[in-house]
Amino acid sequence: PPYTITYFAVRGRCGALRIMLSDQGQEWKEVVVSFEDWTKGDLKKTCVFGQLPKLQDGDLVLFQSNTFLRHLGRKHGAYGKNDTEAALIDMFNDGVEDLRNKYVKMIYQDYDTGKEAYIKDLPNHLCKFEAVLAKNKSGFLVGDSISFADYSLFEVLLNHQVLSPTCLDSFPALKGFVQKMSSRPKIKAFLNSDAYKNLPINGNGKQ
Ligand SMILES: N[C@@H](CCC(=O)N[C@@H](CS(=O)(=O)O)C(=O)NCC(=O)O)C(=O)O
Repeated sequence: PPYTITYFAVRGRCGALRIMLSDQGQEWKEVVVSFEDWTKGDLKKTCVFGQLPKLQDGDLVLFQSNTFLRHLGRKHGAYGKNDTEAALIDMFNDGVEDLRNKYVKMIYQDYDTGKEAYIKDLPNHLCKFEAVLAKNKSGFLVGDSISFADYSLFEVLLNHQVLSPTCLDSFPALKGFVQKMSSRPKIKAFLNSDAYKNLPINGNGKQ
């Protein structure tokens, strides 16, 4: 397969990517890096920003998880049907990134002391995506077909349902979106795979 993901043994910042690749019928190779090997520093020196994940697409070597999504969006027709839709897809993906960064900060920096407050504040962020999905009859964030931003929102919602299983209960559009995405045959199969289930969401074992 043309795609190779190099990353730690976590879903982390490749969660949405793997769901998107699966749904788009793509296969890929995984190169799993142990934290022990990573600390030796040799691989880190070869990474443009000194970090993983890395995505190879043939001879193209990319870093930055959202760059992967945009690249695949362009290649597989999941970036809107014109520049206007593409701009809106970028906007919502950036909004998902804001939520993801809040989640990652809580998970890695103040899970024990900050989890409850994070969950309490969560509706203030989820309501924004609820409003978007409630407005767009297609069931996707933008236009009438799936985009990379949908995969990113879907994956971040799955992670939040692990953190707080009831967090979508007062957001029917988000709940319906998760159900709709989860029932897409290739996504359903991937979410049921050992490859998916055997990876922890985050690198510190907290979820
Ligand atoms: N903006 C980058 C962030 C990548 C990043 O934070 N990588 C972490 C691992 S993870 O948080 O994505 O799991 C890393 O390489 N950490 C090791 C290091 O910085 O030496 C992206 O979106 O890909």
